[in-house]
Amino acid sequence: MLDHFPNTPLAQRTAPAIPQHPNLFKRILGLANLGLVVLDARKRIVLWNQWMASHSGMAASRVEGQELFDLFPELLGQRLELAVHSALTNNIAAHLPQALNRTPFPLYPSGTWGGERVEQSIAVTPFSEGRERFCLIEIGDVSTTVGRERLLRDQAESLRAQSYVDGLTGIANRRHFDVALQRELGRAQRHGGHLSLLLMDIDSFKAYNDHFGHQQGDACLAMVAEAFAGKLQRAADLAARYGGEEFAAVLPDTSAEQARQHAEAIRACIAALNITHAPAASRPNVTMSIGVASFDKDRLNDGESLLRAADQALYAAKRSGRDRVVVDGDAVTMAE
Ligand SMILES: Nc1nc2c(ncn2[C@@H]2O[C@H](COP(=O)(O)OP(=O)(O)OP(=O)(O)O)[C@@H](O)[C@H]2O)c(=O)[nH]1
Repeated sequence: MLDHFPNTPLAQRTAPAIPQHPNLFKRILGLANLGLVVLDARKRIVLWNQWMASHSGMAASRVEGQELFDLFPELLGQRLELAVHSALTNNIAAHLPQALNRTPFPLYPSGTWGGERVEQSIAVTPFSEGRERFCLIEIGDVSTTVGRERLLRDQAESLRAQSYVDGLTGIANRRHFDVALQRELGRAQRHGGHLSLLLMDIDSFKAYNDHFGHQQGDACLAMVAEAFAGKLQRAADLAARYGGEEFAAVLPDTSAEQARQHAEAIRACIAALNITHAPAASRPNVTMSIGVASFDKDRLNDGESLLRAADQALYAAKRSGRDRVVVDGDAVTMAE
């Protein structure tokens, strides 16, 4: 730190040059970029600096001599009143962090009395002068900091939301699916309820890509995702992109037979989109094969076994001709 008085003994440095500059303190108080209020022992305002005047619309001449809580009755019962009381009666200083007490004083951005109050950080400090007790209230405008914090919080929230959404299709991504499956498995294990899982794969999608190009392939994936997600009506159901051209659905409180019906409705809905497929594909239109597996407390009681069973059912649906639903445990006749 710079030493402005290198040759002055320490004891003398504390006594400022008041006689030469009688208005120095007044001027500093007028320039201070924070609110300064001094109360006497009866809570009457004895100092109200220029910052307070310009942010409250009340000149010092109007408020000095008045009891603070008569002037601002809305402060009664607030933490500020308690802090002032403790300062004047028990000599206790206090800091009121903005997070707890955001805008106690009716203060507005300079010259705009009305609208949003400035966010305030307040310190209350007792002091004595002669035999008299006073308290200093310092009020900082922390609106910019609070605004920045809010923005960062919003951005963090939006990033968090994005990290659970598949960028191409707008439905849940694999991470979201994994979290939802674990959560619902835990619930099924605790309460012994139903839980079903669908794994879906677009048929001959390589042929689609090869024929129409990757970009149109992406557009096809997005259309299929929208249609399939639209078939899941209940709020607890989760439609997700499992990876590549594979989709998945977590269906809580859904038995294997109910899941088969849902899967059949999804299969029919995709076929009914009538998206023209590549000539090399097994069908003229884009279709989807679906494997279904359901929670079973003895056999399929964790994510790995449930996914494996759904994947095997999906494989069986492919091998038995595609554009169909196979439920784990179905007897399937293979086409090849
Ligand atoms: N356009 C696009 N294609 C993708 C994406 N992810 C995976 N694919 C393609 O999907 C195709 C999957 O092909 P395969 O796994 O051979 O299976 P398939 O042609 O669908 O055949 P079956 O599953 O047996 O019906 C590959 O050509 C991948 O490149 C993607 O995000 N966008």
